[in-house]
Amino acid sequence: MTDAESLVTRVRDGDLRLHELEEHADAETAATARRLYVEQEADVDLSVTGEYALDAEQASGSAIENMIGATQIPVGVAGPVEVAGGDADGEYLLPLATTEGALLASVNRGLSVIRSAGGASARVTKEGMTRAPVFRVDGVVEAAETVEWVRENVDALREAAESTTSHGELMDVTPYVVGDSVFLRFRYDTKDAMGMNMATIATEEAVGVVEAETPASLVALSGNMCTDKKPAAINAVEGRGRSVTADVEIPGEVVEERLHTTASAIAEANTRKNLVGSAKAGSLGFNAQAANVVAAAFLATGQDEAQVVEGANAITTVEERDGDLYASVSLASLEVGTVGGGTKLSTQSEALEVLGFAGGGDPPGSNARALAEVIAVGALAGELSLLAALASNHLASAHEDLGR
Ligand SMILES: CC(C)(COP(=O)([O-])OP(=O)([O-])OC[C@H]1O[C@@H](n2cnc3c(N)ncnc32)[C@H](O)[C@@H]1OP(=O)([O-])[O-])[C@@H](O)C(=O)NCCC(=O)NCCSC(=O)C[C@@](C)(O)CC(=O)[O-]
Ligand SMILES: NC(=O)C1=CN([C@@H]2O[C@H](COP(=O)(O)OP(=O)(O)OC[C@H]3O[C@@H](n4cnc5c(N)ncnc54)[C@H](OP(=O)(O)O)[C@@H]3O)[C@@H](O)[C@H]2O)C=CC1
Repeated sequence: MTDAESLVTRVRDGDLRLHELEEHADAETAATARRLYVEQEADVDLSVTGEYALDAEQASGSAIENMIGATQIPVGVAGPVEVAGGDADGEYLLPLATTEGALLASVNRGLSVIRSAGGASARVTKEGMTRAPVFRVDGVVEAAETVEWVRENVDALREAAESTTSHGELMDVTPYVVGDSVFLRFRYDTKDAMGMNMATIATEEAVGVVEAETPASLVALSGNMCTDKKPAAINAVEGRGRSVTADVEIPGEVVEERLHTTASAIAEANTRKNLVGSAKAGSLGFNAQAANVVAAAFLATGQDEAQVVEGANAITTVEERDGDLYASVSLASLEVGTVGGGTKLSTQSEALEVLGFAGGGDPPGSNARALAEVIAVGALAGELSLLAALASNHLASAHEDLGR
């Protein structure tokens, strides 16, 4: 009997729980045992799930529990494209992981058009990761007392919060009152980390000070005004993570030759679809497919995939300028990091190396901002290519050819 088989026997005997195997074997053996157990329980063959190259020890230590193997998503590359950013500066290849045929081709076409136009500009215009606990008070009088204390004592909150991190910096605390609930939206400069663990741990420390000095009692460390992983107007308006914009001006002849349509047809498609259509639908995303590029870049580079919800909070603008095409995409809340979370895993870290942004930047924060800028240019490429396909009525045929 192998080690893995004997672990399965102990699980079946009730001697061990399925999530306790790492306490009795190395992570790879534990994953093998669990896979064996699931194969027997569900009467399936998981041999491909069991073929993976990542380090099980590293993955099960920080990225997954009850690991049985790895799901593989094909990864491709789009570009190169020239990006003139605040932090990104040069020619980049963008790794994208997806199962949607035609997506990579579309982004690749958009990037090649941007390249023919001399590249895109991009800037992070605001940054800060937020965590907003909710407190209970008796009523409006205590709520006002709490808000006033917070406004006058941000330095005390900063001292407490920053005692938990050597990188994070508390930028501000914004109070919101609803009846007998007080929300405090803490915003941090998290440097090269996406920062959700960092902000949560720091905020817990600051909450202790709030509870000691005011009548407020903590109800929940996250009160949903953060807002993490839910569609929310506060992120679209105030930003979260990195607020980033990319734009480009493309000569009319390049539009006609490479995108098979005209600047005015793309501008009209953008206005009627992305602006009027999105307004009529009550959408938070005034764009065509920002989520596609954000999700594929997130999967490739080890970002938290659930934060595609905020990443899709984007507005695309297009206008004709004397026959040429001006286009921009502004992503209000792109939550990315180059350290921490899934960025450590081997394939994800390799993808960051392709971009040249793996690990901490010099100065700290510059790698994460550069990643945001390149993803924004990728999103701009996806917008241009899809809008052009719609304007020239090529969407259905493209997906017939590449996506089925
Ligand atoms: C499919 C294309 C690109 C063809 O476009 P085309 O212009 O006929 O292609 P082409 O063969 O002339 O090649 C042009 C360039 O496209 C790229 N390209 C071309 N083929 C490949 C390939 N196999 N692999 C990699 N790159 C490829 C490549 O950059 C190439 O340049 P080159 O390097 O040859 O000089 C175009 O028709 C297109 O982009 N269509 C739009 C498809 C799209 O955007 N799909 C996204 C998903 S739609 C969705 O999920 C969201 C939606 C639609 O529901 C949202 C909404 O409601 O709006
Ligand atoms: N806790 C929660 O509520 C939530 C957690 N998550 C998960 O949180 C994880 C991401 O959290 P995050 O805080 O980014 O990552 P980690 O928890 O992995 O922490 C990253 C740490 O890296 C250290 N670090 C080293 N170099 C740098 C640098 N140059 N810039 C910034 N930090 C650096 C910092 O340590 P130090 O602070 O000591 O300086 C930082 O706290 C993901 O796995 C995500 O899925 C997602 C949503 C909610």
